[in-house]
Amino acid sequence: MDPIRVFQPASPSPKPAKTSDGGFAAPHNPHGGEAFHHHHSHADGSRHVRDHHLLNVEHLSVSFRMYDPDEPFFRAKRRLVNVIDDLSVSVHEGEILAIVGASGSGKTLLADAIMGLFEPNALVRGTVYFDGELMDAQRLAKVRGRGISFVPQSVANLDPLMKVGRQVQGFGRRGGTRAERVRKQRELFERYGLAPEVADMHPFELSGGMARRVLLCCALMESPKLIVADEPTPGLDLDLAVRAMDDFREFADAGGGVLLVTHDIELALRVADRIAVFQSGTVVEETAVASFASPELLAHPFSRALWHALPEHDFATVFEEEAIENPLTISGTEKELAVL
Ligand SMILES: Nc1ncnc2c1ncn2[C@@H]1O[C@H](COP(=O)(O)OP(=O)(O)OP(=O)(O)O)[C@@H](O)[C@H]1O
Ligand code: NI
Repeated sequence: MDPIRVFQPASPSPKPAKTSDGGFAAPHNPHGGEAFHHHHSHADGSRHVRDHHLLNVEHLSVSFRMYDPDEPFFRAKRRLVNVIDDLSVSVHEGEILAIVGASGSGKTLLADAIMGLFEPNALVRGTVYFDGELMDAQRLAKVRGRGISFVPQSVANLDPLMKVGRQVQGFGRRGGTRAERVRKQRELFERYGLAPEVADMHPFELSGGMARRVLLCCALMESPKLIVADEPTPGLDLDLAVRAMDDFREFADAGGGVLLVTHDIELALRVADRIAVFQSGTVVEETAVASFASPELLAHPFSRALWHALPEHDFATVFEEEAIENPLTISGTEKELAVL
């Protein structure tokens, strides 16, 4: 039986807390190293090892504790809102898995869960294996930046007080000398069209697209096995977005794995090996990129709607015809589970 683990932070924890050296600190761990609770003990002493996958996410569920905003606080009932529901995905060595889906469908929550970043009101269940090893919140925090690199969706993940050059260099600190890190940072800046003087700027001085490129450079500074990239391209010119995709492809071809969350299906189809179509917190279809050649090859109505929404296809009519559950709204993500 698969081990089921529950993560239940008891006190507020900032998402990616910044450290003074520009790396992300481990999240506050309210359970002093026991952030995950075993539901099952493994008396047989079985080692939790899986082969051939860099990343296995199995039966992931994420819920949030919420108060009903319409009730006065003394009567307010807490309830659980389930956002991710029994989700499983895997990334192999040498592979790019793209996650596409509507806004609010839980893509960022998946990325955050893999990175071991949890909101204080989140309740996370499920199993994550990285490189064959069963992970818990502490281990995920440990491999963050040392095995799994993260390109976060929010540029707020940059340290506002530190010059961006130093921040990027800080990400490579585990390997090489300072001079090598500086050289690599400069190479990456040049590759992504960031002028040398950008290194001396603070995040607030950057445009959105520049900040996103800096985040990308941070992830590429490291030598990870897996890159988790959450919307790495908005605000980038097409040629830079394509360059980022090419870099991911090159990284995967060298044996790495990439989990790429993106709104941009066209870009995803360009580089990914497989596409996982997300709707309302779960994968409704996982398929080879080749299936997106024609809607007949796609099994789920939402995947077909995405196909028709591609610029080279005529999307309007199909959305009307197949106006199933209006795929572009987030209704349906909030499944009320329980009144606490
Ligand atoms: N701390 C939280 N408490 C309650 N609900 C939350 C919390 N964090 C996220 N959510 C909800 O979870 C849902 C999924 O959010 P998520 O950011 O994962 O979506 P997404 O697919 O990444 O969307 P986008 O494409 O816009 O980035 C949203 O409805 C969001 O409001
Ligand atoms: Ni997101």
